[in-house]
Amino acid sequence: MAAGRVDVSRRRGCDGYSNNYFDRYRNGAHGVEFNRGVEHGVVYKNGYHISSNARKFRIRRSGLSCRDEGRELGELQSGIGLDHSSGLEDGEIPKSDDGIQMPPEKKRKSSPIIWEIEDKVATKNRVLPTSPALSNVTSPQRAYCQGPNIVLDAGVAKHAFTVNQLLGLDCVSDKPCVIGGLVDTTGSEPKSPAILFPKIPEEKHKDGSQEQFEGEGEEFTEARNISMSRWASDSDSPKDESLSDDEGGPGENICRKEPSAERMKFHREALEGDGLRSSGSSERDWSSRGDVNFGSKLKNVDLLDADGIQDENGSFNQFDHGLGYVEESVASTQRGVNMLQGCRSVYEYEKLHEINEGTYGKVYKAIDKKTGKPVALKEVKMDVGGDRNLEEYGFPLSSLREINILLSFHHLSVVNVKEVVVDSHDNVFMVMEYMEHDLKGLMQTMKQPFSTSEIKCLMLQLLEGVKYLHDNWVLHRDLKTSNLLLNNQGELKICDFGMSRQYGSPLKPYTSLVVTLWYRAPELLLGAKQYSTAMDMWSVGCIMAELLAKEPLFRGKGEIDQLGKIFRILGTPSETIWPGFSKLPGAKANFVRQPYNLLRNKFPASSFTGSPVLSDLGFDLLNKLLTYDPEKRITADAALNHAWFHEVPLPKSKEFMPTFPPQHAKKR
Ligand SMILES: Nc1ncnc2c1ncn2[C@@H]1O[C@H](COP(=O)(O)OP(=O)(O)OP(=O)(O)O)[C@@H](O)[C@H]1O
Repeated sequence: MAAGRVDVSRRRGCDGYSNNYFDRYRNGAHGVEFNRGVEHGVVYKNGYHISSNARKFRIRRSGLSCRDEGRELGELQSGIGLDHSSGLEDGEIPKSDDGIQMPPEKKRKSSPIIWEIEDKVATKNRVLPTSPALSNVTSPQRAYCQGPNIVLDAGVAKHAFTVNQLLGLDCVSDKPCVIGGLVDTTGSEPKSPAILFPKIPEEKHKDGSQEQFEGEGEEFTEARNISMSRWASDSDSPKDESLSDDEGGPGENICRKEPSAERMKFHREALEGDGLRSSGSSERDWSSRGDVNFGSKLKNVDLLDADGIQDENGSFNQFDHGLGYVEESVASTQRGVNMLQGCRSVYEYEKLHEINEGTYGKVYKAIDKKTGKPVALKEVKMDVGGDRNLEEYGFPLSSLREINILLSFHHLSVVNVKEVVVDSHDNVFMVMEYMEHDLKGLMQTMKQPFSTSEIKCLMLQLLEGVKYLHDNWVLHRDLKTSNLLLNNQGELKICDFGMSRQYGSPLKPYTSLVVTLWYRAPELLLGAKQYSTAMDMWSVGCIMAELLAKEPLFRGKGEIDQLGKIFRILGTPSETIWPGFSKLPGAKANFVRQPYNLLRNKFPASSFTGSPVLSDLGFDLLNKLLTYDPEKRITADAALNHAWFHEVPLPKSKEFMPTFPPQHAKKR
């Protein structure tokens, strides 16, 4: 057992999630045999049968006994009964010594993400309404931020919502559905709640520079569907179909689940409680908004759209654009209403100690007094320097956006937020499931790097989470090892959604000041304003390299230095390997000229010097993640299907992942 590893626990089998991956790919503890080209179910221990249609491998028991001592048997079994050399038959193994980039897996036509997702939408009958006419909306209520309040706008009707109301929480429920936006308060049948976000006309940075966005004015842009996980059991429920374009729904559903009648009643009562029942505006054409001044006094809000800005170390520390359609005269009348009312108290939890402090707040370990279970409390930092959103509107929008996304996303690779609570000073806390470690802290204390099969297990979970986000039109935009949490069940979860945003088709210009420097994709470093899911995949590549080497791959001190570090290892890009490169704003600079990709030197197939070793297939995946051209960079979906995960050593099952000593209070 490696030093520092306290226990290699033998946990029970999978928990419903990713029987798929871990059982399909595993098991290092059992003999395996691959038969290429054969689609079969997978039979593994206990006779559990797992369908494996998507995989062209057959894994069968060889009768070897299960031992989890040492790293993993999969590694020791290298070569036993395996025909994985045929992994080369796809002809995918690139040659690295005569060029900068490896051949792309498949050239995509154009924006890969948009096309792929639209395909999925088509094949999965997922509903993505195309700009439903706003006038079809019956008595819409628009939620927006105003001072400490979140109010609805239905013409003259205004109502202050609590955070939990806005988030669709009834304070004790852990199944939020409605996040905010349009709520039909008059129809006899509850209509799907939806969100509409105004387009952000401009984006300002700390240095005062502004980025102009396409499309200005008060035109609304619809948030894309944040649906339930595609693995959710109700993913193809008939209810989804009720949200089709034809129905001319008021927007798009934030969750795949329909809101419950009670929840709609809750919202309705919230409105009626103030005698605001849509104020006779049931037939109102939402787009006209006649009696509300949406003129120059209004500011845009977009919980999911607001971009942050970053300090020189690559950490985000501010959010910089507006908050929402706010009518200032109305704001003044609403200030007395506390949007935090209705939140449970933080005193339901007993704080134990501080776990960590990020840019946006301290994170504590606490115990739920009722259940005795540990939770993590992330305190929303209200004094993030110069946060204009906070100064003007009373709540950091980065935090509201993070809460918003985390409450609506349900996936085992995404950290679960249970509720929002407040203390007697109105400090706000997110209550999250407690995770024992983050990968950055863990790797700093581990004596040995993760083994190959452990890295495969972690990478599969990471890719599952990233795929889920991308399938749901969300870019994380700050993937890094400190934002990947690991618990003692071997589960990896993505956290810190303060920088994430929804994206749509067509792509809009976004700020390039996203993603912590070391994990930032070259297109962003070179100033691209249009980017998409590929930016997260670059970060995933950096994370994979870091898991292998136990240290970050590119540790630049500034943007130019970061590019230099990347070019020195991957070679200087050119128009040949990255069409469009020379047109990027930063491409004119005089960069180091490195004609070759030297990545293989860092991750050789075998090593006597202690360098992290990586098989040809593993290197192929890493290289595809660290591909310059975002159009050619591998997607999360394709990465999940990469042959490396089928090669021995197979991914370790979560339940066989090692556990580690607890990390106590620490500061970054
Ligand atoms: N659910 C959790 N369980 C245990 N620890 C957590 C949890 N969430 C966060 N942490 C710890 O707190 C740290 C900071 O959390 P998080 O990244 O969400 O905060 P942040 O202020 O957004 O940080 P950043 O500076 O990266 O933006 C994490 O790196 C992790 O160590």
